Amino acid sequence: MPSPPPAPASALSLRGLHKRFGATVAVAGIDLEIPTHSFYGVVGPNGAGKTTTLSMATGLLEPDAGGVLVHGVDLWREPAAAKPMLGVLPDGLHTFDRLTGAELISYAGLLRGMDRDVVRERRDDLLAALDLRQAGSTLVTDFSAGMTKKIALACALVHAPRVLVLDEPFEAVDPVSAGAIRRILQSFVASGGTVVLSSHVMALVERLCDHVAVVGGGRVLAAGAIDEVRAGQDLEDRFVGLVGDVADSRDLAWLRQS
Ligand SMILES: Nc1ncnc2c1ncn2[C@@H]1O[C@H](COP(=O)(O)OP(=O)(O)OP(=O)(O)O)[C@@H](O)[C@H]1O
Repeated sequence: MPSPPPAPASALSLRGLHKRFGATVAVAGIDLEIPTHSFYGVVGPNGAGKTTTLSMATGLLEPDAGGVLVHGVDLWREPAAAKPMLGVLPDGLHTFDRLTGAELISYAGLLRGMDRDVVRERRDDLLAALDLRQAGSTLVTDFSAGMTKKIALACALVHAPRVLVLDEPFEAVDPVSAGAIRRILQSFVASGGTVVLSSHVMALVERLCDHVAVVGGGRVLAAGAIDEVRAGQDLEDRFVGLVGDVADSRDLAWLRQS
């Protein structure tokens, strides 16, 4: 049966995504409509399938089944049309770490076919906005984890995509830089862009996001406007209610110091 046409207001449509690694079913049928202009959080316990889902949603990992539409364009059938609309911060990024931070941003811009002068201007803006000016001349291999994350984010932003998909963008980032990133993302959404991010920090998702999906066991357990998903609780309690608490909370008596 042909799949229904995309909801016109969706920036990203995930349709029946499945992925298995050997005997492990990482994603067991995920459907999500990410509205244009939304700030969408994806949360779930470790191993829930968030990274696998976001990797399939951005063309980094081929699904076993299902499809992805970016503003109505089929990502896997028309990648050349769909991918320019995406800015991606992947998990555990492997990058060209013998380049300096500035070179890496320039490389990302030139790879997207941007004009050299525009790349230079945006690179300088991004280095300043993310407090990376000094890191601009440092090799990426010598970066801290947080600096690497910020440079990778700059690379995702340089071509001014319509949709940003960010896997744990605040992990390892200091509070001042996190504030700068928050402001950049909020102004991006306010100007009509769409952000999808995964995070383990419920307070951050509650503060930033207007929509949330709770993923567990490779499926969507709840999704929608954040107030609907919260259902009168705070997000952390709702999260634990949906995914369940640790089954075996045994007492580690041997760890006690007295
Ligand atoms: N390349 C891989 N090969 C084998 N198994 C994998 C691979 N990638 C993911 N998995 C498995 O798929 C499942 C989902 O992993 P995934 O990384 O998507 O979860 P996650 O929700 O992002 O977890 P976390 O919050 O810990 O980052 C896990 O059981 C994981 O072990």
